[in-house]
Amino acid sequence: MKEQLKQLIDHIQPLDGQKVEEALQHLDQLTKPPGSLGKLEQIAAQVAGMTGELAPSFEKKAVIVMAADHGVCEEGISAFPAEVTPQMVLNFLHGGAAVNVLARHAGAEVVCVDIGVNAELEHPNLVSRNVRKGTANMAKGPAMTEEEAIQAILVGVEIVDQHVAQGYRMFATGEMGIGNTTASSALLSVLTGMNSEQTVGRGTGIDDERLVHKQTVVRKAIQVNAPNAKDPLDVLAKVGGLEIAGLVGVILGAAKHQCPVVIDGFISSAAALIASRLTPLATGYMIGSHLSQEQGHELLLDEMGLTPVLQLDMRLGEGTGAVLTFSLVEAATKIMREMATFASAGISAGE
Ligand SMILES: Cc1cc2ncn([C@H]3O[C@H](COP(=O)(O)O)[C@@H](O)[C@H]3O)c2cc1C
Ligand SMILES: O=C(O)c1cccnc1
Repeated sequence: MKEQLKQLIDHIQPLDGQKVEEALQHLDQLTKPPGSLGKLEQIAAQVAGMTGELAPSFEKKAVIVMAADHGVCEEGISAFPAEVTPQMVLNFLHGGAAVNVLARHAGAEVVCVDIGVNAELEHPNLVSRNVRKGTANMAKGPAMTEEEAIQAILVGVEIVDQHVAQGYRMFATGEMGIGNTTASSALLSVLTGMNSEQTVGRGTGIDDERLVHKQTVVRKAIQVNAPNAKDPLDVLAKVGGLEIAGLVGVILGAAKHQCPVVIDGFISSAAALIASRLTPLATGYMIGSHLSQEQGHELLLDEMGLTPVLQLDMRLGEGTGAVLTFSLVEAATKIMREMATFASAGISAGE
């Protein structure tokens, strides 16, 4: 299984530098002062480099919402009980969650995956790929084995493979898992060496007292498991989560197929950091979406050099910020396709 992951990583290509250059030259010929469309221009050039097309269209796009439970919930680190994870999965399947609304707004599909929920879930639209019924409590031992982490990564890759085969060309990362900001903070701490006061935030909205406790739990999990910071799989298995592993797979899968993958908030960015440590080439296919209110998100984005395009004071996850960003990626490619050039419009170019 590790061999399969290695092969996948070897398949990921760098962005096509020539296409990026061509896109930048085209943008400078459009009827606007050079660079005046700001981040939209950067996105247009990056997407051209990913796809090898100057103005790709993304009629079919999907947010992959990976759901899983966390044994560390028994330490009391969330404002909500663990049962909310399966309850929210049903909400996704009934179309009533925030991500459903915003995905409809963006014209995107929501793909809901049970990759590690601690409940028996059945629904015709649920992608049932449960690797185990939630992680173990990382404050007492490893959250999962390395084999389980790899298995979950490969589930993410396979789901992207299947969607690419059906014509999907752009993906967003989404997740649901009560307790998953604790795992994400632990990942960030181990991979960057930052202490838990810097990496731990309020998640679903814990008070000051619980925040201090959550910092202690993260410190304890790192102490108990002693993950090897130079080995992203070891870190993911010991202090990560099944949905985070699944999203690592979604990101690597998108990169393999040269598709843009829009990264949501704090938890998705923790998955992105693991993916970028497995292969820095994956980072080229990531588009930052929004800056979450969750403490540590900016540190995570900086670590990967990702720039968020939205700042909406959101702190929800599910893929909500990422699906909103789909429209901006599509706007950027429409600029490439539809805007007149100085020559075609008979407008005088500047200096
Ligand atoms: C009703 C509800 C819907 C959510 N949708 C996403 N999250 C978000 O909150 C959780 C992480 O926060 P913590 O680590 O503090 O538990 C994740 O499930 C995340 O996706 C939700 C949380 C709740 C309560
Ligand atoms: O940024 C996120 O993804 C986030 C923040 C808080 C709680 N859940 C998710």
